[in-house]
Amino acid sequence: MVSFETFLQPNNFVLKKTSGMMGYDVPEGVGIRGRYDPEFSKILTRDALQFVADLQREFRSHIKYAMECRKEAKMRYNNGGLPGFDPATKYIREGEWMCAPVPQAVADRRVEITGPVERKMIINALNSGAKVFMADFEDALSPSWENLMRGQVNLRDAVNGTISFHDQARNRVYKLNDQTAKLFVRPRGWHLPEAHIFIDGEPATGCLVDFGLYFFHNFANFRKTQGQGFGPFFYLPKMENSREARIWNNVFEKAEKWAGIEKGSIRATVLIETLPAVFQMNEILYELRDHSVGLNCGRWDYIFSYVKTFQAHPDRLLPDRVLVGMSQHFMRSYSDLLIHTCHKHGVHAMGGMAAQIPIRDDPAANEAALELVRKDKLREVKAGHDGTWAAHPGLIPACMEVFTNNMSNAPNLIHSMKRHDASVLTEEDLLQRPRGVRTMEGLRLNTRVGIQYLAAWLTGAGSVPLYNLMEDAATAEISRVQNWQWLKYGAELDGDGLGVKVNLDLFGRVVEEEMARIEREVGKEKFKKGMYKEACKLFTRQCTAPILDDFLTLDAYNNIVMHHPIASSRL
Ligand SMILES: CC(=O)SCCNC(=O)CCNC(=O)[C@H](O)C(C)(C)COP(=O)(O)OP(=O)(O)OC[C@H]1O[C@@H](n2cnc3c(N)ncnc32)[C@H](O)[C@@H]1OP(=O)(O)O
Ligand SMILES: O=CC(=O)O
Ligand SMILES: [Mg+2]
Repeated sequence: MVSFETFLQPNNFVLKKTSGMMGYDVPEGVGIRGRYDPEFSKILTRDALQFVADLQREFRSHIKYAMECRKEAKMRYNNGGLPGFDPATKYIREGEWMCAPVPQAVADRRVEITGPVERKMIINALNSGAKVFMADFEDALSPSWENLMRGQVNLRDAVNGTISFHDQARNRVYKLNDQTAKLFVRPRGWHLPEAHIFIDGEPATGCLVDFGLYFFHNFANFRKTQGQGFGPFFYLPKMENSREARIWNNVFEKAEKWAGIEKGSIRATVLIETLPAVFQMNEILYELRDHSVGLNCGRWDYIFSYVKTFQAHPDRLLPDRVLVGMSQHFMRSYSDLLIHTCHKHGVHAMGGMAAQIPIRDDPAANEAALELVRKDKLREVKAGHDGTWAAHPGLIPACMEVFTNNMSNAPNLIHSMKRHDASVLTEEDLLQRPRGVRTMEGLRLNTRVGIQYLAAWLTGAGSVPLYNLMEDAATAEISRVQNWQWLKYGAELDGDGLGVKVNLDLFGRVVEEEMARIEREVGKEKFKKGMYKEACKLFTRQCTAPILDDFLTLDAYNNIVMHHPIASSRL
């Protein structure tokens, strides 16, 4: 058995380096340190890189400032402050303004499928019968150079309508149907660098690379074939404040001007998935009012953010992860207020992701999982959500049926479900402590899932099925910060009658036992070949760090950066 102590040693991964002959044709001030590939070079053209560099140069100081503001807010919360509505922007919350009308192309979004920008999954998602496919560079993607660049190639081919995939093992060819879902793209969050593209000596901002390359290559085709004159369409993740939405709005305006298309062509849905952002929903929509198609309840990151925001508030420890669902008062209040806010300003209020996925080998368990999804979707549509997310094509018929049966033939509920009752929700409603118990099994599950997810992420898979649930970066974050919080404050595991307090000794035993269990479950061979030990080390270090890291993936990213040709060290 590998001992717990070995996982507490400092992280000594080094960047992997490869060498090669070919190079990209780059504009002044741009350096590419990712592997050369002739396919990638059709994405990383000189003009496309110039476009990304222009975005980076114009917006980098604004992004740095916004990240500094996040740090200041964190200090306020760590000193006992609570997030709340900003008195300075009351006029926006109470004003009678509207977002630009929703384009016809995306009026009906009752079921949206999500998934990483992987070739076969893109085809399956576009063919799935969902109204929208959100192609993900974020929670569902491990942002290796290969994944990101292949993702751009795949999306270009998807927008061109030429994408195909040959599954050699099954001798099956995948192609697009005549009718496909509308494509939205989710770039990474503001905090993630792209360590393979340097601009003026600094790593580029990950989301500007994702957005810039996709927009550059696809805006014209997309508007012709998908957007009925609008587009491209985006999902924007992990914002905390409307100043971050203002940067996106300015990025969109710059891109529209560069492309010579009308202001308001690009449309985006913002995920409300941080606790501070729930107090900024009007302000975020206001900043993006020419470019908005609504808000979405990113419930998993939201739970993660609740813990992160209250990391210095031991009176707000979460119960077991499985107990923090949408029926908790603070979660229901967030969803209700989001619906009211979106519909007041004339845009979609999208629901979130149920974590259940189909269970192939057990019909009874499968039906039980489907029933949980149906229940979650029924709650969403009855509350007034205009649509929802599905993690897997097998869930789409059930989600579609629930929404269709409860929407009276309308494409959305924007004008029929105003939810005026939710306008009275207060800061206390939005912050109310979650109820429930903490258990040893909760600690074990967090550990088992967190390590297995990270092991997959380090080997290139950003979303995985674990114990019949979808796990991605957001759900793994909950496991990490919850363990950290319980350890930091010696939380009592009061739910299983044991009454033990979480401490380093207990956690050490849990890590060792869960690693042994993972090895049994996945088999010795896979365990040896996989990156479970590296993942365990990372996860353990993160859970036991004296100061909570802002993002698991920022730390883990250093392990998947592969510079080429032989080049300098860490970020
Ligand atoms: C918190 C958030 O941010 S949620 C949004 C981000 N997360 C996601 O997008 C997760 C999306 N879902 C997934 O990645 C996958 O469904 C997983 C990893 C959870 C499960 O994947 P698998 O184990 O491969 O599923 P399974 O084996 O049942 O797949 C069956 C078929 O459905 C396809 N499929 C599964 N999920 C998806 C999807 N989301 N989009 C498109 N196709 C999919 C598979 O490609 C496979 O196709 P095939 O039969 O042609 O080979
Ligand atoms: O991105 C979605 C979430 O729930 O997090
Ligand atoms: Mg998220």
